[in-house]
Amino acid sequence: MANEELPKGWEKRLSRSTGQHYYLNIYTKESQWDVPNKPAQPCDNGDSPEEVQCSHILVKHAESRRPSSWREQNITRSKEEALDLVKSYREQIVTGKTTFSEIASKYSDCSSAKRGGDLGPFGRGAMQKPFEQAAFALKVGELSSPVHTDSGVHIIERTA
Ligand SMILES: Cn1nc(-c2ccccc2)cc1C(=O)N[C@H](Cc1nc2ccccc2[nH]1)C(=O)O
Repeated sequence: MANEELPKGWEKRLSRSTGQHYYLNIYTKESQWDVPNKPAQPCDNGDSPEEVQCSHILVKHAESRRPSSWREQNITRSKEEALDLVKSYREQIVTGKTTFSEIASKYSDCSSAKRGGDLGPFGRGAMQKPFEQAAFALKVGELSSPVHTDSGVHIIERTA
């Protein structure tokens, strides 16, 4: 995808360590492996927010679109093992044993882990559909059940 087709500020770069292309926002210095999508058109119905802000914890598995992360070069756990991990993290959070941000920072396989899992605000069309549908169905402060996307298994917390 040429740079001119990317949302403002995003550039396609080549990772010297992995030889894979990644995307860098030259303004926010955010980087990600997935192609950043153009912001969604504002939704025209009153019963859904135009944007939500969410944090998430992602546990990747061997069938993930990119079974590698800042935590683990080659992720081999099964989808079932990833789901069990996500369920255990959710249980620790809802029982107050730990915080969402603590778990995300330590264990999330998404590069947003460095921000406690915070993805920032996003509109419809920005994220993979199962993630978007779960995120937009949450009330502020609510925690999702496990959500499966091509990236792996997520727990999502809506923060705004
Ligand atoms: C969508 N996104 N935003 C960030 C991000 C946001 C803010 C600060 C740093 C990174 C990283 C990503 C991303 O695609 N990360 C991927 C994993 C991933 N896949 C996702 C699918 C849906 C939502 C979040 C997701 N994160 C990766 O690191 O392999």
